[in-house]
Amino acid sequence: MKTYLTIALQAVEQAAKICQQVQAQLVEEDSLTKKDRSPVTVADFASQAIICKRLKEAFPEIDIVGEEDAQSLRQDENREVLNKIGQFLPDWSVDQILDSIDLGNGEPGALFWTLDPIDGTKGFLRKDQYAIALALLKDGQPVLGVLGCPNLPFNGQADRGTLMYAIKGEGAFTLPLGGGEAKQVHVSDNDPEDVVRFLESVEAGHANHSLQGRLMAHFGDRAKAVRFDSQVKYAVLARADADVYLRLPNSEKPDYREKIWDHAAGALIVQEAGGTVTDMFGKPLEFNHGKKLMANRGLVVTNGKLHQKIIELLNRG
Ligand SMILES: Nc1ncnc2c1ncn2[C@@H]1O[C@H](COP(=O)(O)OS(=O)(=O)O)[C@@H](OP(=O)(O)O)[C@H]1O
Ligand SMILES: [Mg+2]
Ligand SMILES: [Mg+2]
Ligand SMILES: [Mg+2]
Repeated sequence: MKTYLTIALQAVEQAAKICQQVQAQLVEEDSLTKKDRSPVTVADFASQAIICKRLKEAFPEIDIVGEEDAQSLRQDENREVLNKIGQFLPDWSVDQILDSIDLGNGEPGALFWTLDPIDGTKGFLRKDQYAIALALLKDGQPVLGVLGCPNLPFNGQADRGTLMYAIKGEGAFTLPLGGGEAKQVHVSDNDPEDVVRFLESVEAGHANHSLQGRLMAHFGDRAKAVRFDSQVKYAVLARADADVYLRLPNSEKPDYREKIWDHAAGALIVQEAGGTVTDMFGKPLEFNHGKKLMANRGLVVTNGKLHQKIIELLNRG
């Protein structure tokens, strides 16, 4: 597992650097709108290209299931975006860029990587929080997870981003992006009688803020809301800066199923930091139903001590 970890950390570090460069000089033309009307940027594509290339060089036999693909970039009308990606990958040919992005078109199997090259693209566009999320899944469960969080200060140092990783059964660790000593992280110790810090999506369309609001009301003044984009929420909870992360289905999209790359890395990191991750009914997440969490609805992520209480409150009808 150590070899997987070393390569995964290097790949995420490399991608994080490019994402930071793109974000520093981001212009409107750097993004496209996908079929589902969500945005994708030069940085999402460059990040996926770099990480897929690195993983495939090291582990040619392991499929990669990535969020993005190069189909839109192969169309003439998007040539500008493709050229822009090339500016950030100066030694790469156009075909190398396109083909490396498409290395992420693998299928979920007994052992595969899942990659979200930028999770929280809307946060990235706002120059706010986003994460590069990579996980290795074996027999339907994440066994290695890495989260690169370029805009999440490490130890309060605003100029240093945060890297977090976990190996199943071995704990969760954090270090600064750019290198440094890895330290183990643990979730908070807060119980239902303490202050409860709730994490929620910035994008109202990705969650059900009104249901969450009703649940928080149960805790009165002790409930605090904290909003972050992306899987940064998992990293924040794993290092005890928050206690609960709820992702409840939105009434506008009641049938929405979560994508595996939006949760695999973060869920393992929180679990290895001592927390609990289930769906809104208390059922463990099942990552062996293709690219979506088809057997689960909504998500409840807690420090463990709060889990039962939250599930009870959500399901009391
Ligand atoms: N309707 C709906 N419900 C739930 N989730 C959705 C929905 N639509 C999109 N997405 C996914 O949300 C991912 C971003 O996660 P967050 O909502 O936590 O971040 S953010 O506040 O929106 O930035 C985002 O991931 P990225 O596309 O990688 O940014 C989407 O996969
Ligand atoms: Mg997306
Ligand atoms: Mg995502
Ligand atoms: Mg994404």
